[in-house]
Amino acid sequence: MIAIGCDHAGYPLKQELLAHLYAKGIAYEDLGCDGTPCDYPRIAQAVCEKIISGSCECGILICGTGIGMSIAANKIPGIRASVCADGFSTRYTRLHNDANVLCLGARVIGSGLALELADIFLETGFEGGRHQRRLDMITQLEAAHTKGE
Ligand SMILES: O=C(CO)[C@H](O)[C@H](O)[C@H](O)COP(=O)(O)O
Repeated sequence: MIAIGCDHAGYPLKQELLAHLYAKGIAYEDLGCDGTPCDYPRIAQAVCEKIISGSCECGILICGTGIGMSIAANKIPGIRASVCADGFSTRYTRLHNDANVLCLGARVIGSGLALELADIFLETGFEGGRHQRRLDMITQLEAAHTKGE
């Protein structure tokens, strides 16, 4: 199950992405928004909590640039969110970073590229090995800087 969310800037692209996933038979949960102007941190939180709870394996967040969504998502321990606008970065953020959230900028890239990046993200696995050691260090950083709320 893929958790999907957007703000108003990302809404048209999200609709295209949902149709794309549906056509491919990929199950998703749409966490909003409905196109009404909204604040992206709330949507980032809703999507990331689905991942942390284990009910969704990964997520895709869309805003104007993808940046606001990624900043918000990366505040949540266990989330590794990457803004991507090219295939190489998208592939390697799965292979090396085990990213669990892809952030897309609907005002930055066209929908054809965005859907291609979503496919790459969903089809690429984590390499593990030396990269797991580095992820473990990131987890330690999170633990050292989490205030226990
Ligand atoms: O937060 C953002 C920038 O990283 C997103 O792109 C938002 O979609 C954008 O800021 C929304 O802007 P708007 O003027 O409220 O449409």
